[in-house]
Amino acid sequence: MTALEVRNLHKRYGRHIAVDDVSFTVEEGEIFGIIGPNGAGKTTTVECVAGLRTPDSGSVSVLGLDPVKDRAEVRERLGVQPQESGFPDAIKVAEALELYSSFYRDPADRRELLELLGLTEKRDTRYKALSGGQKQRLSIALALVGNPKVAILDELTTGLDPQARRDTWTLVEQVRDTGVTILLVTHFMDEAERLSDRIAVIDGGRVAAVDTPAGLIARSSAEQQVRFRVSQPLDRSVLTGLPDVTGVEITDDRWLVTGRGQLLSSVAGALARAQVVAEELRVDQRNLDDAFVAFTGRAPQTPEPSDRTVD
Ligand SMILES: Nc1ncnc2c1ncn2[C@@H]1O[C@H](COP(=O)(O)OP(=O)(O)OP(=O)(O)O)[C@@H](O)[C@H]1O
Repeated sequence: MTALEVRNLHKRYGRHIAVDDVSFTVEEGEIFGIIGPNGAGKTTTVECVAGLRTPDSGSVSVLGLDPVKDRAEVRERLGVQPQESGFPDAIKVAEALELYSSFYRDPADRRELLELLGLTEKRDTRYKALSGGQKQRLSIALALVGNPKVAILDELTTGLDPQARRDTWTLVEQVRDTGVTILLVTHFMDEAERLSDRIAVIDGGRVAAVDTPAGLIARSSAEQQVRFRVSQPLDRSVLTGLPDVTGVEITDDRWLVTGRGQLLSSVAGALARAQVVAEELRVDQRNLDDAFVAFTGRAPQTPEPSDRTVD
């Protein structure tokens, strides 16, 4: 079943067009990533989904409801991470959860939520004494305290150390496994690739592509590269004649072979037939960074950790 449907969404701020015809659908139980350059319109799009902004035109449906017209109902079913700057330093973890759960008709079991988020031992700790990772987990808990069917997570792991990021990813997968549909806005390509079932690339207020991470990578470039060294002479025609090979560059004893299809096995087979041993053989895997560049013409930028809490 469709959890979210965004159709021909337009939103401008004064003369500036922030969202210029964005459409996508998210199926129930999916983690749907949104990536794109700074200022692409990602946050404006999810704010329209959350009912925090009113679209100029187009439609948004959250579980069949209109976030503006059915605001009260959508609030019950959709969880949004609160901005961390909104918390008083002295509030304790359990108090914050209690306060937020009072906003909802059918809140989640707070004890279970603390357990799921690994915050049980921190329930009496004041907000200011939490590490960056714990603050982030609390903000996820607060997004989930209303028992939502859909949760919006925006810049989930900015400022966290590598271990805290990985722990947060595992947590998000656990939340998804409880049946929550997740809309994930991120600047981190590794995060989008690891977590998302599908991803929308937004650029200049428009959807440049929607696909699975593997689909985006495959669509962005069919080319692969194989690098190796050879310890004995090898005629380049051994490789240039292969059907999958589109280019061969040789620098001293280092070879760089570009191509598509079954490039690695073609090259390995040709080398074996020529009785040449390849050393330091390496295949350059394309990843979501390459897809981002291909679809937006820019390299992904990660936010400065200095403006967020660091663990
Ligand atoms: N309240 C506002 N008033 C005026 N312009 C705004 C406002 N909010 C966003 N914008 C502009 O609209 C455009 C889209 O902003 P938005 O925050 O949606 O992009 P984003 O993709 O989330 O960017 P980032 O990755 O930098 O967070 C940007 O050019 C931004 O400067």
